[in-house]
Amino acid sequence: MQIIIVKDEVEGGQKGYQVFADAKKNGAHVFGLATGSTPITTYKDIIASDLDFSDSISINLDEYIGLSADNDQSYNYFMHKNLFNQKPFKTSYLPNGLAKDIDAEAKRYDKVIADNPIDLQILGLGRNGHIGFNEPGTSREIGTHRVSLTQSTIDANARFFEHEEDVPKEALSMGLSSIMKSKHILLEAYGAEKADAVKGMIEGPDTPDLPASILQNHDNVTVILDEAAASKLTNK
Ligand SMILES: O=P(O)(O)OC[C@H]1O[C@](O)(CO)[C@@H](O)[C@@H]1O
Repeated sequence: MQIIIVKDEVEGGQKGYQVFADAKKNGAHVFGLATGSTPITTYKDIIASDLDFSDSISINLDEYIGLSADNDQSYNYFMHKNLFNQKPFKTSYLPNGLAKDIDAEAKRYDKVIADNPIDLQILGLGRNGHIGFNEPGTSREIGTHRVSLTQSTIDANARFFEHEEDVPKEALSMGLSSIMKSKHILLEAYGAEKADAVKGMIEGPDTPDLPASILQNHDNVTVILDEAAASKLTNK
């Protein structure tokens, strides 16, 4: 893992943008995208740049089950607001959280990922070490799947909703095996509440109890941390 420690998420966003720009220059065509607060500064810098994704493909990690694309808490809405409206891609794929048959939707999404191998995947990190919505204990072998969100994730995401009871309890997430097939992975984490997960991901045992620790087995991972998120690392 290449670990870059920055002052704050503004500087982290600039570094993250640079990873996208370099990937694009080197021919990357399929970009795996994430939601949540973490990638927003990188997306802002992409929007402010002259990078052009009109010939590129994007594939998002996850979506809440039960929210429509026009619900302002859906990840589809998030992506349009924070990136796609300003930087359209040729084709953008997201799981459909309103699909009647969730298992069929998961299969459809796995085919999308198989047909479009991801060149660069950006990830945030859950406080419990989740990546995508792969919560602790998730099998490393399964593909796109239905997830029951843990209380830790529901609590963390409640800040985006008016009432905690509005936070969806289920999501559809790309599997860890698909994330691991990405050619290059960029993970960003900011804030002291991520420090334990960051330490486990980098210095802890490689275990399904901390899903992000699987990244220790990937040979092209760039990690961008602010000082607070890096504060528990022994080797800095
Ligand atoms: O970036 P945040 O808001 O801290 O959330 C952490 C991660 O968990 C998710 O919400 C679930 O995939 C991601 O979108 C995000 O990167």
